[in-house]
Amino acid sequence: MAVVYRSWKALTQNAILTRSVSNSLRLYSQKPPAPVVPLVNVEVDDKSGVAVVTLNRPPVNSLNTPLLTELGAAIKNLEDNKSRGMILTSSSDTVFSAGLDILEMYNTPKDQLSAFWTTLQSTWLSLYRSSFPTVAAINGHSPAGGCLLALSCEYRVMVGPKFSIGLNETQLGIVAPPWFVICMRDVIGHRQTELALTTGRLFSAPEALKIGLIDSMVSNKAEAMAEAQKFITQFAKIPPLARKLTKESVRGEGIRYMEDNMIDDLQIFMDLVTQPKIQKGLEMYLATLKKK
Ligand SMILES: CC/C=C\CC/C=C/CC(=O)SCCNC(=O)CCNC(=O)[C@H](O)C(C)(C)COP(=O)(O)OP(=O)(O)OC[C@H]1O[C@@H](n2cnc3c(N)ncnc32)[C@H](O)[C@@H]1OP(=O)(O)O
Repeated sequence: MAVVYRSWKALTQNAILTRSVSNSLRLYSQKPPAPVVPLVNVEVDDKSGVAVVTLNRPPVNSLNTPLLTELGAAIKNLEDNKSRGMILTSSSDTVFSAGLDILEMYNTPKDQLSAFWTTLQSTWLSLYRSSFPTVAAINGHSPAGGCLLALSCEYRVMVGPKFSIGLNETQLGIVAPPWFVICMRDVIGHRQTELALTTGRLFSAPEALKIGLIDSMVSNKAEAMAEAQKFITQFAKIPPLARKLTKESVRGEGIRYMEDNMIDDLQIFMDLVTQPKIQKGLEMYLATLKKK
């Protein structure tokens, strides 16, 4: 019995050894697993209580469902912790955000497409109506959805002069939904919004400053962060509840639009984006981006 036991033990140990050697060899020949890197970094300054939320999805911070989900969770967390303010910026030196990830809209199964849009809707609403002050420190190009994020903050400081910003949807053959329009109109007015949206114009930072699409232009990210901090500091002595209710009142149209129209807005998006003509347009646009 002891012999049988020893042989069985030897056999199993051998098998374990062989397995572990072959596993090691297999592991050795495989790439090590990629470390899980957050798509959104949040750092809260101990002294000021201000959070710096950094978009971190190289190369261009295009907004896909996981990134939007992380951003939404970060905003909720700041809300739950009664944050003093948030600065939204990017880990890239040249791109704030390239807008919505076109790959999420091109050739995508309907359930994924729907999850993508509803995540965008809810993350946008949490940013737009956040109780704490928000600043976009735009340290790179900021087209389309990138511009929407910036417009949803209360103040925009942009590194210039070489980066661009705007809602360029019509240039892609797609249509900026009403809540994109409200965001832009509330910042630059009806006339400039009509001109900007119908042409799908991207503005250089100096042009954006001229029409009020950004509040300030600086020459580097450090200056942008300092100015963003300064903007938030001015609220230190304003009672937070009065501030929050006032912001909700000023932004009431956009908030109500989203709350009342979430399902219709999703349906319109799905109907539009799944049209073969729009899909072809997105395919061609992706090809031009890749050919660059
Ligand atoms: C009713 C409602 C219906 C519809 C509403 C839908 C609303 C949509 C709003 C949107 O946000 S649509 C997205 C619009 N975005 C753009 O037009 C920006 C496109 N990107 C650029 O112009 C440039 O990439 C940049 C100026 C942001 C940065 O330029 P650069 O630094 O030279 O990078 P590359 O162009 O070389 O790009 C690197 C890499 O990333 C890919 N990429 C860029 N943008 C996107 C994107 N938005 N989605 C997916 N992928 C994108 C690009 O193809 C390159 O890929 P490689 O594989 O070649 O590395």
